[in-house]
Amino acid sequence: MAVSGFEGFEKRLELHFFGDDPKNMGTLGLGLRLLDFDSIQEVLDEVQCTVVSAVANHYFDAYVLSESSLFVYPTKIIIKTCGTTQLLKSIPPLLRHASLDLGLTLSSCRYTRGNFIFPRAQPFPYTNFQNEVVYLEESLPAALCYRKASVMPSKTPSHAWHVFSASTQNTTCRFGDSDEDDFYTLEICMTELDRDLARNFFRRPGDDKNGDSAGKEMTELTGISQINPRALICDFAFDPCGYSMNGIDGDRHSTIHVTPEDGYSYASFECVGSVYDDREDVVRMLKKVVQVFRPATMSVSTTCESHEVWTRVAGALEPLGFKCRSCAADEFPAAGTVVYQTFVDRRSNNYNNKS
Ligand SMILES: C[S@+](CC[C@H](N)C(=O)[O-])C[C@H]1O[C@@H](n2cnc3c(N)ncnc32)[C@H](O)[C@@H]1O
Repeated sequence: MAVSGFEGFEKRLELHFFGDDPKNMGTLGLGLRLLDFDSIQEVLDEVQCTVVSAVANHYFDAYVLSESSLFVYPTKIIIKTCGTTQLLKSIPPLLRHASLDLGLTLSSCRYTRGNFIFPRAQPFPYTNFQNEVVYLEESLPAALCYRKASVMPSKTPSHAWHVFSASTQNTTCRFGDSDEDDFYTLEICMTELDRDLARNFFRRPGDDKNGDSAGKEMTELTGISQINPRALICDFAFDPCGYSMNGIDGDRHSTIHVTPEDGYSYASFECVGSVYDDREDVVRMLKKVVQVFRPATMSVSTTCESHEVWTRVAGALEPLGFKCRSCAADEFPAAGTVVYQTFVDRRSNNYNNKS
């Protein structure tokens, strides 16, 4: 076991805005997508990461970062960063640019993360969730007065889900906007990846490829391209190892990040779906994700305002040989219900030693 290595577990920030300036929210409805690249760069400088690849469609812009991903929708920004990045430092410049350049006002904020593998390597305030909450409280406008922070526990050693949310409205719904209410977000964190499968995320020495072309090859060879065959994929392979991708499928994003090094291997998968999708969609998708990584341990956080989507997750993973070890649920302002489930591969030592 390595003493210290790359921290795969991401910090994730989701900010929602509103605004009625016709210049920015009018017929084109571009909103936050009008932020110029210099402003985005300034935000990422604070976080201490850079853009390595980008793609866009009619609905949103997706950036692969040196440490994970950034998604910019007209009224929503999602930043997910790993390693020792300073994610929360993005808040002040983002709020400033959204307000001064675009006339947009923050309406809700959600911050989530798992347990770090190397907590002592994190800079302040990420050494302690209470410090992160204080930092968030101080960074957000007073108008977001409905606030809640919670650490959702699990029975799986070293797994817990940290959630902070804040909103201008005293409701579990974000805006009462029906389209948003029907969406759910899945955030999956996988540890102890199958060693042979993890090797697929190492560059081949002398392969004569760059990060983009090597990423494309990994996307195909590993089966990631089949997780959602409809998605347009923007991918990147790091040197000597590591992989990131963003998928864009209409107004829905997905993203995968892989730290394949033995001793602290980690992969994450995130996607959004609609509660009206075919129930089997989640089952098919999770099966493919498991085939790509075969982790010993998985945690799945499901955030949804109106529906019990989380019940589909256990139904998908148990036939694949995973046992659900814990399930916790809680309600948050502007997020709805967050359900945090952990699963252990029945074939792994974790299962045999602790069940
Ligand atoms: C950025 S990627 C994916 C991060 C993601 N949160 C994860 O671990 O699932 C991290 C992997 O790329 C490797 N890597 C190689 N060069 C890197 C660089 N310049 N910046 C960040 N990671 C790099 C790391 O060692 C690690 O295996």
